[in-house]
Amino acid sequence: MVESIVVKNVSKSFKTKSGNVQALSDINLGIRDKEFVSILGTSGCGKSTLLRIIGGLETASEGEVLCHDSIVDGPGIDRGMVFQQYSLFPWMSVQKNIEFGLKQKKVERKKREMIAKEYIKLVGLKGFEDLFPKNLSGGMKQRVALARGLANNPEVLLLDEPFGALDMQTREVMQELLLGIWQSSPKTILMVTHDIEEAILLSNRVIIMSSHPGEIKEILDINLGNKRTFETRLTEEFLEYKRIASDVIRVETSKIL
Ligand SMILES: Nc1ncnc2c1ncn2[C@@H]1O[C@H](COP(=O)(O)OP(=O)(O)OP(=O)(O)O)[C@@H](O)[C@H]1O
Repeated sequence: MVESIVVKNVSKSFKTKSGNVQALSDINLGIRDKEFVSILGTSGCGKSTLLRIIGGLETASEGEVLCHDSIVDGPGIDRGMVFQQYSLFPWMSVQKNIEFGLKQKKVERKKREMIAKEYIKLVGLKGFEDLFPKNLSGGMKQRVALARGLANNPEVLLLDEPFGALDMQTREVMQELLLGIWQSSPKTILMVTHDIEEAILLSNRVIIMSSHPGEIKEILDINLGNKRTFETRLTEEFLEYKRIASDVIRVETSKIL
């Protein structure tokens, strides 16, 4: 099986005024090409740090990350990132923000305008193309960031709580949208989330981390097939996965509280 991302013996410690914080310890992980993997874990267990190291925004203290057999030593066009802080360009309209990566990839103007419009419609922002980030709500900014990540169509998409700022209804619609996009044109996706149901519904595998230091505690294979819909949440298999994941997370949370 071809692996898109390989994380080898990655540890990370941060130097702080009150000493070293060991955020990750000896993480080993292989993510297959076109696999959807989610990372769950209690707050502070190192999920975002791991994603940032894979994205090349942070360096590992030990170990290395390979993306398509090349060592990651910085951000790259092969890895699209959608992070909690939205990271939109404040001086660009919604349309221009979404077109940005396509422009970098030298997609010609007419085509990139068309692709951006398609994703603006998909995330429900039609009519808001010309607004600037300061005029958008948190949830709208998050949808722009998601549209931008998807429009770029990178080989690997790294998502850090991509729906965290959305209300429950919009969140569910966006989950279905992402599921539909992944089912129709699969790509490698690694997503950090706090939402157990979201992780199970969308993923082929769910990684559960333990904290202090962050380690991989459990990996669940989610065998729900590829024809998942919202209704899948109501099935017995789904509820069983939810029970297993909740139990592991509960034990981990009680250790740090
Ligand atoms: N730049 C930094 N400097 C110092 N410590 C950091 C830094 N970034 C993260 N940490 C620490 O590393 C640990 C892991 O943080 P991280 O943000 O990766 O956790 P997380 O699992 O994503 O948390 P959450 O779910 O709350 O977003 C925490 O103890 C955090 O305080």
